[in-house]
Amino acid sequence: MTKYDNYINGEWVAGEHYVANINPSDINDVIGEYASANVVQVEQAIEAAGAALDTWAFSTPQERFNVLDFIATEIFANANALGELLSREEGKTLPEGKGEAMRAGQIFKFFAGEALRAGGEIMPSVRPGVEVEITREPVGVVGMITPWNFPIAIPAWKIAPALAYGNTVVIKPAELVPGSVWSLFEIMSRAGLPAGVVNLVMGPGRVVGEVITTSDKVSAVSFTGSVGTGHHIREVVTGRGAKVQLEMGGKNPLVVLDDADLDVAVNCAVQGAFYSTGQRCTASSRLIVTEGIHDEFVARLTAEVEALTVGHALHEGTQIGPVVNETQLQQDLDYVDIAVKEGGTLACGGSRLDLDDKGFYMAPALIANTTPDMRINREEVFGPVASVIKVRNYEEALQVANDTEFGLSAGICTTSLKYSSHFKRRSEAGMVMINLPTAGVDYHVPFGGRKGSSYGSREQGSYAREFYTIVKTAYILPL
Ligand SMILES: NC(=O)C1=CN([C@@H]2O[C@H](COP(=O)(O)OP(=O)(O)OC[C@H]3O[C@@H](n4cnc5c(N)ncnc54)[C@H](OP(=O)(O)O)[C@@H]3O)[C@@H](O)[C@H]2O)C=CC1
Ligand SMILES: O=C(O)CCC(=O)C(=O)O
Repeated sequence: MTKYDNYINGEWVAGEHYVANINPSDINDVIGEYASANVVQVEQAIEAAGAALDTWAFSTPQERFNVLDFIATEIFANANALGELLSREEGKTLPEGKGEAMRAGQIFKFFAGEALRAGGEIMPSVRPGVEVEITREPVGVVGMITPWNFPIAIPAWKIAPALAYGNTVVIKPAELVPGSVWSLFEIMSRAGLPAGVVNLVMGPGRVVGEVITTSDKVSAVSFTGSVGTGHHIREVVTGRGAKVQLEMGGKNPLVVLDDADLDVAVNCAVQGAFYSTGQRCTASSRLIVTEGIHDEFVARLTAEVEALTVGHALHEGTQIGPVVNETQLQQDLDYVDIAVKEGGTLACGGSRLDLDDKGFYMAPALIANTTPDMRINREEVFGPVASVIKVRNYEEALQVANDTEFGLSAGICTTSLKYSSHFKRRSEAGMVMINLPTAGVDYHVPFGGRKGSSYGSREQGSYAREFYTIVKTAYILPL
């Protein structure tokens, strides 16, 4: 079995022990054994990132561009292999895996350009003859803790801006999916980066993640994952006065109004709720439907969901891959049970599927006749499970859509300019989609939520600069 090491200070470093990376589509398929870093190794990675900071922070925009552009080009050249590995370790379908690999390449391309565009401002002073210059400097060593559901895109949208703005990096990917980040590091190891600028430390969150979170040599931590872990990280990192950025859960509403184009609405619901096995923080988990279209919408959606092909992520024709692991599958099944016990009606799916391949398969579940106070409508499930809430009119739909502790993405299907414009302004979400699925975002614009979904400044696009830089104001009296 091939062993994959950590990358610390420009060297591949053996782990204290190795953990098997298992394919959720077929648990007999072991992808490889990935090194688990110990505490000392994580500290060494942080030291190396600190030592490399001066070199990288003062590198030229051209040097940063060259590195980021090289990484992007290599990702594009290897997108098929990267996509296949991603689908094999995470379970999203092959087109989704390849699409995510391409997205990582596009992110690096975008930030290659950003490295050249990162300028400052000159302002006149209120004092005669004085000039004020406002520039942005790198924040320092950035620690990154990433989840399993986007094994290459999320690391890419944290690493690429960090490098573009002159920071150094220590990243810990989710233990469930180390392969995609390892392959990204294989590319980065050939990109001409000085030793120590990027460091990969794989292993469990409670060991590796804790060292990154608590180290006073890490100036900023960017995290994506669950609400509980996010809050813990926020407390520790803000407690020691460092910067923190969190992307956490969602309970994203998709509102369907009577005047919606039914084909568009059903397609938005299928894609938003069930593609990528529903394992997206932007998934449309609450379908809020006005009474005039409700029955037809539920009937059409049920038929579409029942027709979805669930299977091995790498097999042609699969539309819904497996759930990522046994624990997550059990959580998804438990939520279906809870919803039914609380009075919901199971319109389709909701059970474990025993396919020829031994994986974590589940029939996508649609639960009708739910009410906003049920647990299924308040807690993030993170699987192929969506619920329907019937409402009287637009006003009630908007109120129910906003009635959540989360605020990541929100969608509306309507042909009315009046309602779509009103929803766009009044939705308490960071991202609003009109006649589009709540999931699936562009790579060059800000990404993030409100309320309990996010903390700190936005990720992605040029808005990422806010997190990865510190502002310096210089006053100059030319003599
Ligand atoms: N918003 C999103 O995109 C995501 C949301 N989730 C939600 O979270 C639920 C649980 O998923 P799970 O994978 O356990 O999410 P976690 O929040 O536990 O994991 C996210 C990352 O944090 C790491 N981590 C865990 N504990 C700590 C810690 N004490 N200190 C620092 N880092 C830590 C994990 O490491 P490791 O797992 O390797 O131990 C992983 O790299 C899902 O059901 C879903 O609801 C999950 C993934 C993504
Ligand atoms: O919907 C998307 O494209 C991104 C979703 C995401 O970032 C997540 O689920 O963590």
